[in-house]
Amino acid sequence: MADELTKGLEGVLAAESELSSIDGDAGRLIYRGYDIEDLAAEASFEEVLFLLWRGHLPTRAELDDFTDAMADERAVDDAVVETIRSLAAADEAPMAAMRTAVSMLSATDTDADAAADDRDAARRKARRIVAKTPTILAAYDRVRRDEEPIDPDPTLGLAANFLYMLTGEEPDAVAAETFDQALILHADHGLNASTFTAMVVGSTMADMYSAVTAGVGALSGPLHGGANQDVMEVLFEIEESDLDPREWVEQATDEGRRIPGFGHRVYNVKDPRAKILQARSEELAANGDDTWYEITTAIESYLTDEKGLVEKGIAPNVDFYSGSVYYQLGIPIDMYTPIFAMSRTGGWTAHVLEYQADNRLIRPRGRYIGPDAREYVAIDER
Ligand SMILES: CC(=O)SCCNC(=O)CCNC(=O)[C@H](O)C(C)(C)COP(=O)(O)OP(=O)(O)OC[C@H]1O[C@@H](n2cnc3c(N)ncnc32)[C@H](O)[C@@H]1OP(=O)(O)O
Ligand SMILES: O=C([O-])CC(=O)C(=O)O
Repeated sequence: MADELTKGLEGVLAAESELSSIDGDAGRLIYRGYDIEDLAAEASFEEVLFLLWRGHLPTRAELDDFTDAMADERAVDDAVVETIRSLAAADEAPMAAMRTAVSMLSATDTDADAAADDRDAARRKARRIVAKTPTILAAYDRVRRDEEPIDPDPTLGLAANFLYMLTGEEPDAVAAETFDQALILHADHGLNASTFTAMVVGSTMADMYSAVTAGVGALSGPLHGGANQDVMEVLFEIEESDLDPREWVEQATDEGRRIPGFGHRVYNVKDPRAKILQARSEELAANGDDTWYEITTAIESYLTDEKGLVEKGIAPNVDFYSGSVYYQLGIPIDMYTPIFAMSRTGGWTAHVLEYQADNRLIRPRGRYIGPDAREYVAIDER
């Protein structure tokens, strides 16, 4: 048995997967062989979900059936809405509210009692989770603004319907397409921390709700999905300071601050998803407010050209430009990470389904470095 310790499991191969692959030196990402640029430009989020879950791109008829089946599952039980109301009243963070509400969905799942190895039931649960998560998140945001939740509109695609449930207005084509693209870009990314978390839970043959709930928890951290909100907060901080963005970043990095949205365990170059989101951010800025786009590009050029971070393999990741895109779509900043999670439910569930098809319990070892052979001392003698 190898005794070498790999901190953070960096580079450790833990599973085989046909779902997505990252070339960290070339800055390339594929889902089942299809380039992320092509999928983002051509496909819809539903098409990508079908691809991840079923293994091939759907025909028109397959996609129509799939989209209808997804839309049929969007409603959530009244008890879930009541819980959302009490979480909002307690000022719970949206990611924490999502974690609780996703977990609660299992209570009314018609397959709740299915056997652990019932693969059809697991697939149905996956579909329900992905379909219902946007409803949960939109309801959460509305009730905390003292607005009533809006029922899903089955005639709209998942992305447009989410924006509709959030704002009460059907989004225009640019907003719907931009948001759909963002969902595609966030759907899957190899064995990232939250996907691995979901797989560890799935490997015990626990059910899909447990796996996804754990995934939400893992994604919420600032080293992972939580960074997109942190990026927007940095942009606000810069805007409110008297400093030019380059001076601000110089000062921040000199003080040893890490800039969120930069750096990645796998990419040594700019994340291909960041390039696509940057282009969307630029387009939105050209037709609206360019403040945020200008600040992000100034940060990137300072860190790249003057600080030389890219030479050290530290470049913008997916979280760097998503914030300014969502901001321009009018989405509240603490919803950015939940939106990431809403998309990633597709990837988490696809990986759990794939892993459970040829399951082996995930259980690594830790090297014990505590004291050896201590004698127990009775409590009154300590
Ligand atoms: C969707 C996603 O999860 S993408 C990642 C989102 N997270 C962020 O954007 C948060 C900021 N980034 C980071 O904290 C890291 O880059 C991580 C967590 C993403 C990757 O971490 P790791 O692979 O463990 O790299 P690690 O933390 O060891 O950093 C390696 C080196 O790069 C430096 N570095 C990494 N990220 C940054 C950053 N954002 N700004 C400045 N320096 C950085 C570290 O200081 C370290 O330098 P050193 O070797 O001189 O000490
Ligand atoms: O792959 C990772 O480690 C993090 C990431 O970019 C993602 O999950 O999308």
